[in-house]
Amino acid sequence: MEEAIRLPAQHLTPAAYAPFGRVIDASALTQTPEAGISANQNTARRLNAVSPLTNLRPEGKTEREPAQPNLCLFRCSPRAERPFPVRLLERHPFSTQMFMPIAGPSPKGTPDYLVIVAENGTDDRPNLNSLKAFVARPWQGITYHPGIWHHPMVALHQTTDFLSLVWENSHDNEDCNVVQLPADLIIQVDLSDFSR
Ligand SMILES: NC(=O)N[C@@H](O)C(=O)O
Repeated sequence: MEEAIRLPAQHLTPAAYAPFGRVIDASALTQTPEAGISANQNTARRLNAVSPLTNLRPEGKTEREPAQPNLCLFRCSPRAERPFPVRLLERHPFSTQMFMPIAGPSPKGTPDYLVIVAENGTDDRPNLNSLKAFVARPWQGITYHPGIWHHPMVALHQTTDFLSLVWENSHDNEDCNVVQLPADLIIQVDLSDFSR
């Protein structure tokens, strides 16, 4: 039996997550109420361009139809495995992908969720030395930079709804690449520092 590699989960912060994408978080307005610009007849503050929404496809240079922004909803079932096993990673080579939790019907409120990411390696596969696991709070959204490897979204405690935005043209090898990790490579995300 191969020795499991323990990957400690950490809190999601813009600085720690910067190599992988952006954190979308309005709480900056709590610390700096005058941030952004006035909106809605001065009844709101507006933060523009909180994350790029990038499509890197060489539009018009391939026979493929252009990609379109796909605004979609994910209803993620909770994943109970603890520690959480990382068995595959995926990427969207030409597009950012955004996930933003939306308030669900649960009286317990929207829970934390788990974001597992890795940079691309020189072999065009996940660089597992860069693998990180972040626990995101329900008021935080994220984007993945184009090409950043990530685990499919992980709801931790209860069914969680997410709004997602990604540029797609329905060609799988353009929209999404998936890599199964070797069966004898056991990577487990340690969530013991994060209770419900
Ligand atoms: N990223 C993620 O959680 N999943 C999507 O890429 C998908 O369409 O499966």
